[in-house]
Amino acid sequence: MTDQTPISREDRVEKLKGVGSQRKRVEDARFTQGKGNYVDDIKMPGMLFGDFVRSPYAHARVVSINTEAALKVPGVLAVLTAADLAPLGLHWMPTLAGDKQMVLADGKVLYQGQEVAFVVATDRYAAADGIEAVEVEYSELPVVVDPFKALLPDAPVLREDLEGKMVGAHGPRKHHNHIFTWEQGDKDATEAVLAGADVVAEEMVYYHRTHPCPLEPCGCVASMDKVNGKLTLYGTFQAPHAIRTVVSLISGIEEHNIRVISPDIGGGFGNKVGAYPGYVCSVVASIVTGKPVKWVEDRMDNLMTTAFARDYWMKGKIAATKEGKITGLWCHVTADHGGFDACADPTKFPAGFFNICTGSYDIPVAYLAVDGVYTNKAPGGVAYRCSFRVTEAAYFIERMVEILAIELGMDAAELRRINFIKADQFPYHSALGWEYDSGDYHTAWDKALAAVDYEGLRKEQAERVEAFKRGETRKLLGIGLTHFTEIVGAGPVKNCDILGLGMFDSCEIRIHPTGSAIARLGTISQGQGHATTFAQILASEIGLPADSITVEEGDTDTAPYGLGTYGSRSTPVAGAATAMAGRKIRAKAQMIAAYLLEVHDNDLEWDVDRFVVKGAPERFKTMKEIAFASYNQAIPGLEPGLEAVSYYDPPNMTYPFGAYICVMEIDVDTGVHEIRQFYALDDCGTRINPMIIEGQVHGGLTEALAIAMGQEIAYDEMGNCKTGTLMDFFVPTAWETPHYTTDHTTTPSPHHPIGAKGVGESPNVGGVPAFSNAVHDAFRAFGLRQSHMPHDHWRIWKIANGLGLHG
Ligand code: PCD
Ligand SMILES: [Cu+]
Repeated sequence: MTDQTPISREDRVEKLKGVGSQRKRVEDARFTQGKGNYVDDIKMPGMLFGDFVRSPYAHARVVSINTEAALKVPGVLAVLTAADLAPLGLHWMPTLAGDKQMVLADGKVLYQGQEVAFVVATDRYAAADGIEAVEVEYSELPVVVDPFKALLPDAPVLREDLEGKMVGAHGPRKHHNHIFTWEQGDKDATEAVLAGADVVAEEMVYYHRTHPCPLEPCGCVASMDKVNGKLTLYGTFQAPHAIRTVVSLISGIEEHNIRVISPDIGGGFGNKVGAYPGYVCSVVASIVTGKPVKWVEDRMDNLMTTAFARDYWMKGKIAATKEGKITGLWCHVTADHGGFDACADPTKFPAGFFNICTGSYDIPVAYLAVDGVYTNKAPGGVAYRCSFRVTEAAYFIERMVEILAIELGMDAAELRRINFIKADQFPYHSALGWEYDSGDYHTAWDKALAAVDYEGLRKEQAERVEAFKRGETRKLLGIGLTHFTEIVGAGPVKNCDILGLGMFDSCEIRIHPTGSAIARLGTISQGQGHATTFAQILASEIGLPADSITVEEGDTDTAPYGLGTYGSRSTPVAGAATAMAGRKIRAKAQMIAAYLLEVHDNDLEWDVDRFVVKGAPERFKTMKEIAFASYNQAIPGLEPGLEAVSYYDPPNMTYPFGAYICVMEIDVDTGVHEIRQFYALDDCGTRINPMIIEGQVHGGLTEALAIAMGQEIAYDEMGNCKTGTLMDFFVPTAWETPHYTTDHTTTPSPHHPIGAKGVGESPNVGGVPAFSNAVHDAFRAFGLRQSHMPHDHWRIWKIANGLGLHG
């Protein structure tokens, strides 16, 4: 087996399609040809379909459930209620946040759409008929949808199961609807700074409730093989291993007898991290009927009941000198969690990494307190391109800085520049407890401002305001600035776990004799393109072409244990594991090469795809040759084969950052906006695949546009969800989506083996404040300070009206 083709070094690098290559996504062939394999594509012999009777009320007692008529509907085989699950101890399940959640209504319901009974039938249509026939008698209870009202002394008790329990999963509870208080930073020092400051800007910043609304809703297929005692569970899981562990813990089925498979997933966006009642009910139904049972939500189920995002009321105070140097930050958050605390934050972080809210600025002291509150809304709160509340934090600080600029009468770009953490301050210790690994904010900022001709824009804006005042135009110009700092890559096991599972991740590599390979990871792609990018990391590490490497994820029977994909953790954690496992392979390959070339290990050096004898470039062994040799003529006494596994516990998070600028025209009379320009500079350290990064940024920015400019999960006073369909819930199409200009700087992470940071979340984290700041900035000259998102046409019109701009 020889491979001596004398091609140039550049050709060899090119052939690998390693880190930095614009490799086309290997996944796309099957996705663009309709050959994906999603949960709903899974069909098994005799498979049944389960669906839920859901509560029409947001808060009610369940007086009785009569299933008799439903059981007579043709095709209906069983109807499960809490009473059926109770003897098995499965009528409640643990949430990833240390709370517990009803699987099926146990005596009462806490939000509209809550699961009340599970109808199992021969197909989806029979199940729907069965649902119609289940008779549920409810007795309505007073509803609370406002988290502030939920904390009033006489507010109705939502969680009767917790009555009298004044200590929860995250410490003391102050009120029957209170979940936790989470405090960070130095309260006294911060209050002292505020009291003595030249200027203090104070504001309530609300990040509304929204929903990631992935193309494919959540679903699963459970198949219990009673003969072998094996449960197979296919599902839209962003964390298949964690789901396996949870299913084992709550069902008592031993973990080796459970196989969880995440097939192709049609977008996750954090919506598919947690565990849903549908999973538990499908498993129970499969055990009861002895048949495979499928459950797949419809669009309304997904929007109304699964993991929403945000709903954070953030009260802020920011102090500064007259010259604009920020001296302190104070923040209190009232966090609306809905009926159950079903976030997916690491145990020690009940508000995720919200304590990144000092942002990109060198703020000497800060204090943060978050109060979690129960209301009559759907649970979740983990989702939407940031499972860990970083988007909320970035929105908060980027609004506070804008408001401070107004207060100081300063230019907001300049105010940021004065306060940025400087390049030589990294690793930087923030006042709220993080160690930022690396950054160069001034360089990024200057590049961004130059790219859009910031000064020119400000001049144009000033002229526009004058023209408006003279009655020559009805359009205003807004310049939305944002400099965000993300925190991704959860995370170091020393402070990050979910349900006691440390948040490491893993990669296992097996090299085949002919020089191709399979790598299996503990993460799972939902569209991000892991099969493309992780093969690139490996190609650069082990010198086999990416095209010769299969990347497989999502099957717990084959993949090594990992915590899954959310919080942009795959590249920082599993990507690092991939590089480390690759290095183990290379170390063994070096020994084999030395043996074959009859030199000492240290006499070899690595060159792209081969080991070369130092000073004798004509003597080398390619990785392909070494792979084959490892299966037959490896060193005597050394194990044959070429395999490695790495469980990677990152020493720190990674801190990607970016500078975004949105230029927006606003028609004062209609509230209609038009995005004239959107410039996005991202720094995610070493870039694995620039084309994938650009796609991630486009997608994330479009989701940011949706959130900032129209998307909302809204409730009326009765707790009715007013936006449960795509008629009411805004999802941007190509028509609303502007052209984006993407750019980058590269500041590698010093601790990640290849210097990469995450990027998937960044465009949403930075995009939302950029859009929102543009709206606010357009009206700054007319006295607007703060206005809540989403900035749909109606709300923009109302701003203009409120400022007296309609004459
Ligand atoms: N430096 C760098 C970084 C990165 N990258 C790439 O990019 C991507 C991404 O990554 P990241 O950042 O690491 O992330 P991940 O982990 O993988 O993922 C996650 C994310 O991702 C994003 N994106 C996306 N896309 C798609 N298509 N789909 C989806 O679903 C999604 N989701 C979203 C979300 S929401 Mo959460 O869950 O809320 O937390 S979080 C999230 C991949 O492929 C990678 O590899 C590169 O290349 N380079
Ligand atoms: Cu995040």
